[in-house]
Amino acid sequence: MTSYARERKIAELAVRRASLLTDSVYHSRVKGTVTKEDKSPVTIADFGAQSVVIGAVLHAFPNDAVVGEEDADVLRRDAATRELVWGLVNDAVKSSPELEDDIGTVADAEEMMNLIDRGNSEGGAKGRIWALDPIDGTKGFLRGGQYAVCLALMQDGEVVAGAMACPNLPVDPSTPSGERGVVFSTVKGAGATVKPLSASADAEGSPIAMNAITDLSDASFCESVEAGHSSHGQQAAIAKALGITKESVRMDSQAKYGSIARGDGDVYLRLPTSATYQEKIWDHAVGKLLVEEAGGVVTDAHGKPLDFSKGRTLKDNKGVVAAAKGVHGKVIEAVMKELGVSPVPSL
Ligand SMILES: Nc1ncnc2c1ncn2[C@@H]1O[C@H](COP(=O)(O)OS(=O)(=O)O)[C@@H](OP(=O)(O)O)[C@H]1O
Ligand SMILES: [Mg+2]
Ligand SMILES: [Mg+2]
Ligand SMILES: [Mg+2]
Repeated sequence: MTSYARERKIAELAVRRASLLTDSVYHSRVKGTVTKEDKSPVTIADFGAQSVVIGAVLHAFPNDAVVGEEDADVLRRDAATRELVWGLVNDAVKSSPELEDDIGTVADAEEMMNLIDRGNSEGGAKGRIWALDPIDGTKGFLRGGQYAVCLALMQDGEVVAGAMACPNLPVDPSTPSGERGVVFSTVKGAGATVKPLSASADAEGSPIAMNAITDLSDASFCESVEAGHSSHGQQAAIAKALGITKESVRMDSQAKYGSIARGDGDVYLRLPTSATYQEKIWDHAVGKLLVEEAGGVVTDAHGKPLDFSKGRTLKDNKGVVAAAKGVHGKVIEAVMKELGVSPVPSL
């Protein structure tokens, strides 16, 4: 039985290096935004981060596969965008030469694009497969809200380790105007930790835990900013049915999982807005393990475990409900009532 300690370390180094790249784009004027076929945005920072993270993973584990959100098609067609991204990747790699033994370098723009395209695994139930979202919450990134660089390892279809960098999340949740930028990491069965992005690469993280609540009247819940990504109306009705009185915290990206995992909130509701949308594995893999390892339960809106073994999407699941162990059952009951479905037999 492997401890996945090296995987955790490499994942942390990779998302940390990538988040320095995304943060530099966030603070610069040029975001290089392109609209994808599904009308969602992708920026030069998404491409750069995907290249840096896959480069790191394959340097350390050359035989592993990666399911990454982006591909390099746009960069192969558009030399100006390619050069912008290559400038970012080159800077990111050059600024941390001390990490070369662990997570390697990227030689040139061609290698950069090839690395991005190595995120083309179909996923599945066999072997070691990493799920990567180079920027989760691209809309949040563009509007100056929350976003996250998310990386998780799956072994035979099950999430076993991962790391997530959240450059805009406060280090101390009680001082939102203070220092920002944290990195979470986790291994199945070994807990979850957080540390400031400003800490040295080998600094130990502090263990995190969800609030162990059993009563929802004092709970707070978080949800997506975009009404198109989860149903704000149904989520408000569920909160009311549960006696939750605090206003919801709207936040982009898997920072939602990170915040409840460290006790800033208690429940994450993501009720589907469309019958056909399939959630992507990279939008949930590391967040789900962080919450579970911090004492929470994560299922879909019907109470079914999220099944990461089905390919690039969670095609057998609808929506997400994450909450502390003591209240997850009650939340699911309220969700099912709101959705008008009967409970699955395993509940
Ligand atoms: N229709 C629909 N339903 C559910 N989810 C969708 C939908 N469309 C897109 N997405 C994915 O949502 C990811 C961002 O989720 P968030 O919860 O952060 O949403 S938001 O940023 O507040 O809008 C976002 O991830 P990124 O593309 O990495 O930003 C998308 O993969
Ligand atoms: Mg996207
Ligand atoms: Mg995403
Ligand atoms: Mg993304």
